[in-house]
Amino acid sequence: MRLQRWYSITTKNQWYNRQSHDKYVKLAQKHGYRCRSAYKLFEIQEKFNILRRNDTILDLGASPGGWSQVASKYGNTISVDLLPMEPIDKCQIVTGDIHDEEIIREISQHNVNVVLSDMAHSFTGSRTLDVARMDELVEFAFSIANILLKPGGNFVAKYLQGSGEHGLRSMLENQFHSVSMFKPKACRKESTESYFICRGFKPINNI
Ligand SMILES: C[S@@+](CC[C@H](N)C(=O)[O-])C[C@H]1O[C@@H](n2cnc3c(N)ncnc32)[C@H](O)[C@@H]1O
Repeated sequence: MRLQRWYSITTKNQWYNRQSHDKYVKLAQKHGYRCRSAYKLFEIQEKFNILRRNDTILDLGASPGGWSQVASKYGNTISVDLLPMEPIDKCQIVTGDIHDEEIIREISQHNVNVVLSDMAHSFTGSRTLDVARMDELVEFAFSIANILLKPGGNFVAKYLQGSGEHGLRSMLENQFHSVSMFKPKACRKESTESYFICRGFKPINNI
């Protein structure tokens, strides 16, 4: 019990220490973004220009809302997450699991230009399980994109490096003009997260 308490104090201290020295945490606080991950989307946007003025954007795994804050600068955004989220201007917030039929029905009313997925589960500690769950989220986000994206639309999805990314990439290449894999500098160095950046949706084999 004492050891557990010591461990949780140590990890909390490490967390505070890391947060207070992190360049992107400081930038987010300074510029009013809810979390440092907003800077991942800024980097993706700067390099790949996936968001355009007046786009309709679906943001999956949106809470606490950093990506939605960035996306809603371009156009109306539908933000879905298991967790609740504080309101954002030009953002429709949908709270629930993306696998839930009611949630799918609600978001299916929209035809969108861009689907973003920064969805991630809490890590379990088992690399095999974490990778499998993450791959499933990428595939599920892609199946949603396949239904809702307008021709020519763009799709961004987080995946874990060292997973089934090459299989996932082949699947995506069938339906987009270009697919890149990109790890923004704002991702933590020790993290294996990275992003598929898929541009130019070709709605051929609708699934
Ligand atoms: C890394 S956070 C997203 C951070 C967000 N992009 C931002 O900038 O604030 C990952 C999110 O994915 C959400 N998530 C995971 N599985 C989900 C699911 N099945 N349906 C909806 N959201 C999910 C989690 O609740 C979590 O808030």
